Amino acid sequence: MSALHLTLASASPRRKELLARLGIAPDAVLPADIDETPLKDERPRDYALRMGQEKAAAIEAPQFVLAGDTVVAAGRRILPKTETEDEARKCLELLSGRRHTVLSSVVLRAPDGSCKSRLSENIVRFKSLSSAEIDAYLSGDEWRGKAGGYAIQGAAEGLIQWIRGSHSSVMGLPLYETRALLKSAGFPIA
Ligand SMILES: Cc1cn([C@H]2C[C@H](O)[C@@H](COP(=O)(O)OP(=O)(O)OP(=O)(O)O)O2)c(=O)[nH]c1=O
Repeated sequence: MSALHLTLASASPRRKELLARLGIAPDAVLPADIDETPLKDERPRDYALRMGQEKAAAIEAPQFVLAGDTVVAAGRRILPKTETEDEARKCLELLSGRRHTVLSSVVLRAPDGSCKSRLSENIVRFKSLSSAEIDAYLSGDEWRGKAGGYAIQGAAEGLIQWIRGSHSSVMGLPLYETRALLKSAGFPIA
């Protein structure tokens, strides 16, 4: 256990789970309620960083705050966190048989309010998906609320030919970058 106090600004069970792989259990978990609407013509990487920074800034916490954001982009287009089956189908049809980008930011806010950010960029390639495969995927619930309409940590991984980057980053928290940020702030990571 660290003497440093860490608040994870996230409602995502995945981020807490991924953080645990570094041996870090946050002292508090507080979801950041921010407006996640992209700005007009905002580039996906700028958006991912801005979201991470806004989440980190939105929380009241005694010392350190860690936040992150994961964005799925097809070219310059930011895909939604899909709320309806129809929306998820459109995403999967778009991603089928081609590569897309997944950007994950991680932001550490220090007790003096200063922030350090890292951005991790991944390329993901889906196989060509038949409509039967898309139907089968949508009949489960894993697409719900997920950026781009899929979750690599579930059945979708069977449809992904390859990724360039890191699995943790596509899933929601880039562990290499997160470890570096926490370690440089003095968190005890082996
Ligand atoms: C591409 C991909 C996305 N996702 C999900 C995680 C999130 O639901 C979403 C990215 O949205 P985020 O806004 O990054 O995260 P969140 O809303 O879950 O949590 P919080 O903002 O409170 O930290 O996409 C996966 O779980 N696996 C994947 O492979």
